[in-house]
Amino acid sequence: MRLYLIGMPGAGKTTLGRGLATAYQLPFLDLDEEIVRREQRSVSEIFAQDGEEYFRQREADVLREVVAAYPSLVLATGGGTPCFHHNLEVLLETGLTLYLAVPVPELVRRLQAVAASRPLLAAHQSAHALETRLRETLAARQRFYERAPLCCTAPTCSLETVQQLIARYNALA
Ligand SMILES: Nc1ncnc2c1ncn2[C@@H]1O[C@H](COP(=O)(O)OP(=O)(O)O)[C@@H](O)[C@H]1O
Ligand SMILES: O=C(O)C1=C[C@@H](OP(=O)(O)O)[C@@H](O)[C@H](O)C1
Ligand SMILES: [Mg+2]
Repeated sequence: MRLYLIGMPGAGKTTLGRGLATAYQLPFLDLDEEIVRREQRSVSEIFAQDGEEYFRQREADVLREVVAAYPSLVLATGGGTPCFHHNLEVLLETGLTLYLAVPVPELVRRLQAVAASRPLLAAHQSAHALETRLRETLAARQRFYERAPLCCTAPTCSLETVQQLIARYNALA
């Protein structure tokens, strides 16, 4: 199976993705890490040097490459992945997509520590500014995220909660 994790920055896609891959004994890939490896520079550097549009094109290309190369894996996407270049259709058509719907105040708590290394959040580091920015971003992205067949709405989506969701989905499928 291909399992895709989508959701806002700080939702835990990378963290939970690793745990799920271990639990299901599947390869794990993080889309940002795959882009960074190919570009030999950080996501922040890509944004600063070539802009978001360039990043989104690389993201779309690398997503399709990864999907073609792995018939089964757990893939942590970037927060914006499903919202550009028809990437959501690729995800929906080639695997099981899980939306980690973590409430904004919890995202704020998690991201305050790491905002400086995340280009779309770097300019918004006070808790209030970060919250405003995240609410705006979520409002624009929700219609993409909510098309995922699986959604975890627990404030802290634990590995166990997510595994139960997937087991229930697979039993019904
Ligand atoms: N379930 C969780 N509970 C508490 N903190 C978490 C949880 N999942 C992730 N975090 C923390 O939140 C931050 C962002 O997690 P990360 O997995 O990088 O999210 P994403 O890839 O969705 O942006 C990290 O500091 C991580 O340790
Ligand atoms: O939300 C976004 O647009 C982005 C989220 C990041 O990934 P995470 O969601 O893993 O932080 C990364 O892809 C890039 O900085 C853009
Ligand atoms: Mg991540």
